Order: sequence, then C-alpha cells, then structure tokens
Amino acid sequence: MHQTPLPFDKVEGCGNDFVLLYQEPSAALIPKLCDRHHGVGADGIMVWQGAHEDGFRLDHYDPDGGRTFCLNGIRAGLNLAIKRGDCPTEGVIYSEGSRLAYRFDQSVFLRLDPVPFQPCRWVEDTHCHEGFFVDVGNPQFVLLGDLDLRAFRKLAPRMRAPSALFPNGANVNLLLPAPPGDRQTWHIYTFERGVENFTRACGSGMYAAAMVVMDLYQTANVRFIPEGRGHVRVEQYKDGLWLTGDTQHVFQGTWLCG
Ligand SMILES: N[C@H](CCC[C@H](N)C(=O)O)C(=O)O
Repeated sequence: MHQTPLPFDKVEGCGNDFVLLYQEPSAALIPKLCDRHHGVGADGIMVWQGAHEDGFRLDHYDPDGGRTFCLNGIRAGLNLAIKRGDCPTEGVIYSEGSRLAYRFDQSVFLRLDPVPFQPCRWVEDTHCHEGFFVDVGNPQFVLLGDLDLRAFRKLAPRMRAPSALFPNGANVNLLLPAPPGDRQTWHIYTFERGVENFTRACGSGMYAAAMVVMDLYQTANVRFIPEGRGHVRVEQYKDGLWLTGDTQHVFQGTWLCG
C-alpha cells in the first residue's frame, strides 16, 4: 500500500513531549504516532494550522484522540514556529477555544488570564484529601502537599477518573514545597488525563497550581520544578500574568508507516 510520507517535528516542554504536524492526522494515526514502542513516542500531538484570525493557531490531541487545551504543547510548538520565522516574535495564539497573547524573549512567554479555583475534597473509602479544582481550559485537581509522593502515585489514577466531583475526569497535580517552607518554588507531579499516566510536566497543571499558590500565599512570582528537565515560571508583570519555561526542538522526521 502506498503511503504519503508525513513530515513532523518532535518538540518538548520540560519533558512533556509532542509530535508537531502540519496537516490534520487521521483518528487512527494519533495513537500510533504517540506510541513509545511502535511509533515516535509522545504525550500528545500538536497541529500547526498557520494564520488564524488576528494570530496563529495550534491544535492539540491527547494520545486517545481527545481535544483539549495544552500549554506545554503551545509553548513548544510556538517556540519552533518563531525560530523558523513562521510567525512573529509577538502576537496571538489560538488553541482549543483559548486565545493567548505571546511574546518571545529567549523563550516563549504566554499571557494567562486569571481563573478562579474552588476548594474540594476527594473521598474514597478511608481516603480523604483536600485540594483545589481549577478549570484552565481543561480540568485540574491541585493537591497542596496534602499527601506524600508515594500515596500520590497510588491514588492519582483513581482521582483522575470521572466522578461526581470531576464529571469529565481531571488532571491531578501534587505540589511539594522545594525547599520546605519556600512558598515560591514547588516540585510538581502530574497524572494526565488522556495520556493516562504520569507525565514529566503539564503546563496547564502549572497554570492551575499558580492560581492557587499565588492567591493562598499572596506571591507575585512562582517557579515550578516538574519531574522532567528545567522549570516553568509564572510571573506578574505590569501587563498581566505571564508563563514561561524550557522547551526544546528534539528532532525532525518523516513518518512512513501509515
Ligand atoms: N492531557 C490533558 C491535556 C494536556 C495538558 C498538558 N500536557 C499541558 O501541558 O497543558 C487533558 O486531557 O486535560
């Protein structure tokens, strides 16, 4: 069977990795590309759609085909598009129903709209954990050191499931202060919906966590150290709240397998 070669780039933000495409993938291709053994291997697919309204557009697919907002995918995809000259160093990026201002200064900065959060309690049998629910364009459950990493690894997949508390399921994040007592620097661990696994980083998880931490500790700057490489900062400037962090263009390739 003849297959049309499909050019792609592999990009990542703090270890949250993506296959960046330039045309719409078929539903069957998405999990194949994301597969770490038989495919390229990625936590998701980004599709560069070029000019859109007053800016540019990047679409996102989870490995299970779900469409939802993805900050690391936007950061990583936009970083490459800017470096290649496919879009200016300042502008607007549309993605999955969101419109974000961006600028480039050594790395991509995305302007975040402040979003509200609600305290909530996850209960299962003998387990009861207090956290915060934040909808940043996808659902995020943020636990502020209410359990240790070992318990989080065990419970996060269950917390992620659709429930009365999270009808659409949720991405689940654990924040641990780094170093203890510091309220501006946090380790963050995330179990991601759609990937159905712990990922090295989750940009929207950090967006959600920033909303909680900045409000609770009245701080204008927060830095996250995800499981993967590097870090992400959320900082208050005169013109709003901006998020930035490490991204990388890992390699360029051509998919031949259909
Ligand atoms: N898997 C997530 C979306 C991807 C978010 C993440 N990778 C990010 O950097 O924002 C969900 O289904 O809600």
